Amino acid sequence: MSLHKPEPVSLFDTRILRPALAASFKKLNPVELWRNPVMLCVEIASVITLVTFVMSLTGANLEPAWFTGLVSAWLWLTVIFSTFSEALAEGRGKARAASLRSSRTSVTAKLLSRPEFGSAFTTVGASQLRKGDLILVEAGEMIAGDGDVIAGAALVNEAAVTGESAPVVRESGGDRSAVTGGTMVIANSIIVRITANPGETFLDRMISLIEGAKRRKTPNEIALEVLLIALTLVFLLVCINISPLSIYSVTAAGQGQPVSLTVLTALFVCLAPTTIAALLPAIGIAGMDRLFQKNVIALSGRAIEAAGDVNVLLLDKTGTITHGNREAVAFVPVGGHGEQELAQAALMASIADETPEGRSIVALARQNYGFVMEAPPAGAEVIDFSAETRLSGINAHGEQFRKGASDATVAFVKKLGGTTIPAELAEVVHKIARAGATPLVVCRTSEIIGVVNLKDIVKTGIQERFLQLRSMGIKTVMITGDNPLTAAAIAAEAQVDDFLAQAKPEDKLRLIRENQEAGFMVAMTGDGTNDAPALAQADVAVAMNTGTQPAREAANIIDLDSNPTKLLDIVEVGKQILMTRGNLTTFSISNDVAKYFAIIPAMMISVYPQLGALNVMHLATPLSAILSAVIFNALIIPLLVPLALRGTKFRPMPAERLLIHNLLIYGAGGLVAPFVGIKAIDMVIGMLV
Ligand SMILES: Nc1ncnc2c1ncn2[C@@H]1O[C@H](COP(=O)(O)OP(=O)(O)OP(=O)(O)O)[C@@H](O)[C@H]1O
Ligand SMILES: [K+]
Ligand SMILES: [Mg+2]
Repeated sequence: MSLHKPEPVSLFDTRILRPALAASFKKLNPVELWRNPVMLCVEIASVITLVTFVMSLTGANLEPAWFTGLVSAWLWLTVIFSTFSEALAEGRGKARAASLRSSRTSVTAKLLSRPEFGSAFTTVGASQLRKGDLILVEAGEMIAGDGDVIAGAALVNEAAVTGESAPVVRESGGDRSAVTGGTMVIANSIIVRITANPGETFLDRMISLIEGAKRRKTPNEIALEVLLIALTLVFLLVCINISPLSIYSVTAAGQGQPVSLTVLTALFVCLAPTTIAALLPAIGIAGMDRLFQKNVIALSGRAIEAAGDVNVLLLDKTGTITHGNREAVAFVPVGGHGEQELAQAALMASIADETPEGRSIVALARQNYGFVMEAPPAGAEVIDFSAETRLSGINAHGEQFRKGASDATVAFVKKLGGTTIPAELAEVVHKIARAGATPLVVCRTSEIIGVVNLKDIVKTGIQERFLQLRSMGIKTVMITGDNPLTAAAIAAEAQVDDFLAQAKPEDKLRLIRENQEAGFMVAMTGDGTNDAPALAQADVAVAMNTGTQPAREAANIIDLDSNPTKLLDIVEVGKQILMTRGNLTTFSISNDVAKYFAIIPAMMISVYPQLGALNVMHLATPLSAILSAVIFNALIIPLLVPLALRGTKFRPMPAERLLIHNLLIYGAGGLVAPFVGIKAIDMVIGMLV
């Protein structure tokens, strides 16, 4: 197991190039090439010209063998350049997948009979673990499978998955309960409930995703491909019709020769949109790879492309905008109660609460107030926290101990007949909330005892990133279950555009639906179980890797670094993929104009010498003109591979200006480049032949 960040490998490293070269020949198999119909047509053209070459050698074809041979060779190269670019785009991912796979050593697990520390266990192999099994993982041991921590808290080194060696806390109850198989516990012990069968774990999914085994074409790719196939068919029909036309012309003019099969095939390949078709698979794969290098795992290419069009970004507060380890820092009593009394009531309300909030309250009561209680009193009834009730606690000693959101606790007390709400409560709650902390009000049955101050910290550097998002026209909205005052304070500090407070899971879902109905593309980042429904609804759903299993399952993108501003990178790559495709399509199609001028006069000049006037490029001979066009058509593919793999440079400017800018560069460039290129190649051929 490598516990260091894998060094970034250049795409043009020999460790990537060599296997890619081998893979590019394997991809010539028509069964595989079928996925790229335009290139399959070019392969068929290569076979046809190979036949005319053999016929030239045996004298069955009158064209010189050097000509048919070279045309065939360059057509084969055209296909290989395409398969090579795809293999190259896959290369870096394949290399990392291989290293992930080799690092998966056979691990054993301590299978528990009961979900308690100290209960008996049997040692089993990781491959025997099934969903629902409970395992004990102690310091120094590797976690044998994906799961949720159901008891305890531990420091976990996740370098095997994230490449980041700084350990992270994984604990039961809160939004940081998910653990990944193959990561290492380095301190304390946890009990994990296994959530994935062998072969279906996150690491397995990650490996097959990076290897491209599960890659599906995105709707955008399919739409573009339909267009490319249509264009190819049109040119195929044009070329097929030229043959009888030329035979007729020869008869009518009484001179010249009909256009040969080799020339027709060459013309077809030159006119077909081969440049974009050759690079199309590489563009998408390379985009996913660029994100992967930034530790973002996209479960679908569609999600990345949707990110390129996002208008609204919704972010969960705790754990996404803030660090999320809300920690109790003070007990503030109200209504004449003492601090010690409040600490005891808060301790009772939290002793069975496995959330980070609950645990930190227990810790504060023990450390600063001398309590030693370890477990709930015998016979106590535990009331777990839920996002719906926003309360938690226990019923014990004939009293109902609760803590929760201010309004929820006040409502609870009133329901039990409590009539005196301490006058200073509102002021204390407001003061804590205005500072961006979360106030939890504590009660003992119908009596309010005081307030717990839960502090949380906004992640550093988040403001500049939100500013950047704004300049790209993306609105940021924070959604939280917390009270409006805390929400407002955090929203102001993080500088989000808007916020929604006291949001229950269904409110988050509704906000997304409303935005989608208004025609917006919505992205959401979250980590909690209560975020899962909203994540499932969002167009782009980014889950923090530290988040809960339901959140990670509902998402279509997972950020291994758990950094909400990663969305910026995701948007950038999404835009780049869309732009690169558009630009190369423009370039590919505008290329055709020059190819007409190169090939048509050369093809027909023996029949109509007047066509010589069209030979504006003054190419040496008809054969050299056709060959030059074929060579240019092939060479342009490797020349554009770096652009396809790195993506068009991203400029944050309004969409229309960007479109005009790109049309000018790639449209005009596509017009001029082949005139220059074909002329240059023709001159070289002239010197050699
Ligand atoms: N363990 C707990 N016991 C009692 N009340 C809690 C507990 N944890 C949170 N609360 C209260 O419930 C409210 C909602 O918490 P929750 O964690 O569901 O928020 P959320 O919807 O996930 O939003 P965010 O994570 O963005 O803050 C909190 O603001 C707090 O007042
Ligand atoms: K072409
Ligand atoms: Mg949350």
